[in-house]
This record gives sequence, structure tokens and C-alpha cells, in this order.
Amino acid sequence: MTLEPVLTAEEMRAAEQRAITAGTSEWELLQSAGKGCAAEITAFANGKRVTVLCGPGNNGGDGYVIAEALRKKGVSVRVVALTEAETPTAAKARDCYNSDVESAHSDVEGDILVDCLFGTGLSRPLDPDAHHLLMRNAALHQTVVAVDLPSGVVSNTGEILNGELPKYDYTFALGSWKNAHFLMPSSALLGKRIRVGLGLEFGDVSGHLFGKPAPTPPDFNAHKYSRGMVAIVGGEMHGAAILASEAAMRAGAGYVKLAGDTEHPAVPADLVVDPGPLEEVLGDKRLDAVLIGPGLGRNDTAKAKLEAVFVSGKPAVFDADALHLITPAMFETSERRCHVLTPHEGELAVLCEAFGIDRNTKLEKARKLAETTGCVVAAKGADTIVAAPSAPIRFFKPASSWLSAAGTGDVLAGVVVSRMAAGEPPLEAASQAVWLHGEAARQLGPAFTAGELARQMRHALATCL
Ligand SMILES: NC(=O)C1=CN([C@@H]2O[C@H](COP(=O)(O)OP(=O)(O)OC[C@H]3O[C@@H](n4cnc5c(N)ncnc54)[C@H](OP(=O)(O)O)[C@@H]3O)[C@@H](O)[C@H]2O)[C@@H](O)CC1
Ligand SMILES: [K+]
Repeated sequence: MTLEPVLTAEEMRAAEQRAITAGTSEWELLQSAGKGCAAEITAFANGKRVTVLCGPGNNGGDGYVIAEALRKKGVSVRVVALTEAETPTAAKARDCYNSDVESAHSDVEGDILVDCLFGTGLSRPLDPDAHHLLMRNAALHQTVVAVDLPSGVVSNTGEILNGELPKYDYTFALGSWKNAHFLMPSSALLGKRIRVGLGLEFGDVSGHLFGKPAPTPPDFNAHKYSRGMVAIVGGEMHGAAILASEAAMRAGAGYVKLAGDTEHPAVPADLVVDPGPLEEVLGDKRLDAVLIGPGLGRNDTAKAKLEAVFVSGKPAVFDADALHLITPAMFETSERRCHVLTPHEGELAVLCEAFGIDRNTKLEKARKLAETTGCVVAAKGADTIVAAPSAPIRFFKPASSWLSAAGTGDVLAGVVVSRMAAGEPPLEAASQAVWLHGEAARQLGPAFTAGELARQMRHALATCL
């Protein structure tokens, strides 16, 4: 499993400061950043005309270094400056650019636009002149590149301050990934994400990009119980729990049991259905983890089943309807365990309301909910994140937009509980499940069903073994 740092703007500045204290100058960092970007641009700039838009800070400074490096390689470059360079390092880079700098009044036609107006130092929306400059010139170029971040995006939250921004073809993250590289709405703008390393040390950070997991295959002498036993609690609507079971059977657990009295024709022969009392199913000492929520319903029977899961003390995944029924009191009366909650945006809002959490962003809501409940929170969406108490937030590369289909959430919940039963701690189980879900979707291509996604899970798992 690989974890790459994902930083806030403050953490990035602190890392830069540590490097400066240790003897690397800001000028050297700017040179590495600019030359690193220029090397990436050179790969697709052959014979093309490049326009670099430079702002007043060090993001603009990167722009002058990029322009000079490209110019030296014989690439046709024009530089348009929004204003004078205002930091000493940007001003030095401006002085080292051995060609003309045009004023922001000129529209420039070209092939590749490099946006170096603002990066992590953006402190307010672009003023109308800067915004028009960016939008107009983006429309006049075929390829648009963001250096560090699209200008107008808030580094820590992914918020877009100006409503409309161009769609970028490439974004070069300088030194490290920032939150906005993986959070919506900015994540949808970025095009291909490329990290340009600057040799910085990061230490403890507030976020990680979760890469391909490395789950272990079953032991040589494994049996169905040692591989992990799952119970999936059925409810009013059978399809959702069956889908979750189909996914759980293909994500590592050795034994998946559907607890309920379903005789649905879609129940496969290899899924065990146990119509007995739920307390008995949950009381089985061999049972490793429980999923409740998909198709559960929200009536009194559903509430009683949810209470039974809490009372059982088994590690659990709470999804869908269960997230509407959970109350703080359930956590207080049951054994304190690290469970997993898998809310989408609406369910996250319901949980925050139930637990008295007042936060503005998805990231802060998920983090606070994890702290308050002691649970791992997989906050689903186009920018799924996983939060756990006292742990860095886990970010993920964006998954296929074809995942926006009914039932895919049930599949994810099934994979989480399967990974938990297979022995993964809740944070790892949730992170692996998000990754596997994205990989299965990638393999399937367009317009798959949730059932196909569930059945693809073993192929996604195979890529990690
Ligand atoms: N950290 C690192 O390790 C490295 C960082 N590097 C690069 O430096 C970038 C960060 O540089 P930075 O801090 O100078 O900020 P940047 O984004 O250029 O802008 C700040 C300036 O813009 C101004 N300003 C802000 N918003 C505005 C607005 N809407 N409209 C108008 N003005 C506005 C703001 O003024 P103020 O808010 O103070 O009024 C200030 O003058 C980073 O993204 C990366 O590209 C690499 O080169 C090397 C390694
Ligand atoms: K930029």
C-alpha cells in the first residue's frame, strides 16, 4: 500500500520553511518547481506555441522560470503578466526571463496556456480583470495547464471562488499533493494530475493519497472461518442486501451469511441465508463482522435489528437506512468499538445533525464525525474521503463517473465488511474497499450495473495480489 502526503497550504509552507532553514533557498525551490514543470510541458510542446500567464506571487515566479526554461529549449513562448512580480523571488525570476513580458491587456493566441496566476497563496476571488484574462486566453488555446492549482481554487477545500473556471488538461502539483487536488468541485477541473517533486521532507501530515493496497491472500491452511465470516442483515428490500452479499463474497471473506428470511429469486446458491433469530446469528463466536443498512428500511423492526447489532459488540459497517436510525445513545450504551460508517452526502448531513456537528465542508464534517463517534467514516461521492479518529484523512484518485448508479453504495458496503472480516483494521478495510470499488469500475468501463460491479470485485482484488 502506498500513502503519498496530501497537504494544506499551511503544511506546504511549513515544509518549504524547513527546507529553507536546512539550507535550500526559496530561489532553488522555485527553480526546481519551474524546471520540473517545463520538463513535463516539453513532452507535449513540440512545435507548439506556449503562453504563460504570471501572477504577482511565487506561482507567477514559477511561470517566469517555466518560460525561460522552455525558451532555452527553443519552444515559442510568450509571457503575459497580470501585475508586477511582488515577492522578491518572483521578481528575481522575472528578471531572469530573457525576453519581453506583455501586459494583461493583450489577448494571445497560442496552443498551450500555462496558468501561473495564483497557487496556494490565493486569498480571495479573482478580480474581474484577472478572471477575464484567464477565461479569454483559455478559450484561445487548445491545451490548458494549471501550475500547482487552477487560479481561483482554494487549496485547502477545493472550493472554486469565481464560479466558472476553465477545464484544465493538466495540473502539476508542486512538491506535494494539496487537498484541492482530490476534493470537489476543483477535482473535476484538473485533467491529468502530475506531481512534480521538489525533494521536500513532510513528516506528519493531515492527509494521505491512498494508493494500490496490498492485501494478503489466505494462508496455506486457511478455511472458510479463518478467512473471515460476515453477516449481512437483511431488511424490507432484499435486492440491496443481496448485492452487498455478492460483493462481500468476492472481496476476501470466506463465509458470507445473509441474516433474514429472504426467498428472493436473486439469492445465489453460494450465499447462505439464515432466517433464524438475529441475536443468534450475531451471537456466533465465529462471526467477524456485520453489515447493516442496505435495504433495511426505517420501521421499528429495522430499529430493533440495529440495536441488536450494537448490543452484539461485533465490528460493524453501518450504511444506508442504518445511518438514518443511528443515535448517539446507541454508542453510549454499547461496547465502544471502531465501526465504519459509509454515508453519502445526504446521509453525512443527517449524521451531523444527529450528533450535533456544525461544520461547513465535507472534509471537516467527516473528520468531526469520526472524532465524535470513534468510527471510521467513508464519506462517499465523486471525491470519497476516509476519516478516522486521530489519523490523517485518506484521499483517493477520482473514480469512474459511471459509478453514479443505483446499488453501487451497497456494493461498497459489502466490500468494506468483507475486508474487515478478512482481518483488516477498520481504516484499512474502508480504504481498501474504496480503492477496489474504483478499480472494479475502471475495469468495467461504461454503463455497468451494480451486480456487474459486485461480480467484478474479485478481478479488482486480483490486481493487488
Ligand atoms: N511552497 C513551496 O514549497 C513552493 C511554492 N511554490 C509556488 O509558490 C506558490 C505560492 O506562492 P505565494 O505564497 O507567493 O502565493 P501565490 O499563489 O503566488 O499568490 C500570492 C500573491 O497573490 C496575491 N493574491 C492572492 N489572491 C489574490 C487575488 N484573488 N487577486 C489578486 N491578488 C491575489 C497575494 O496578495 P495578498 O493576499 O497578500 O494580498 C500574494 O501577493 C505555490 O502555489 C507554488 O506555485 C514553488 O515555486 C516552490 C515551492
Ligand atoms: K495556477
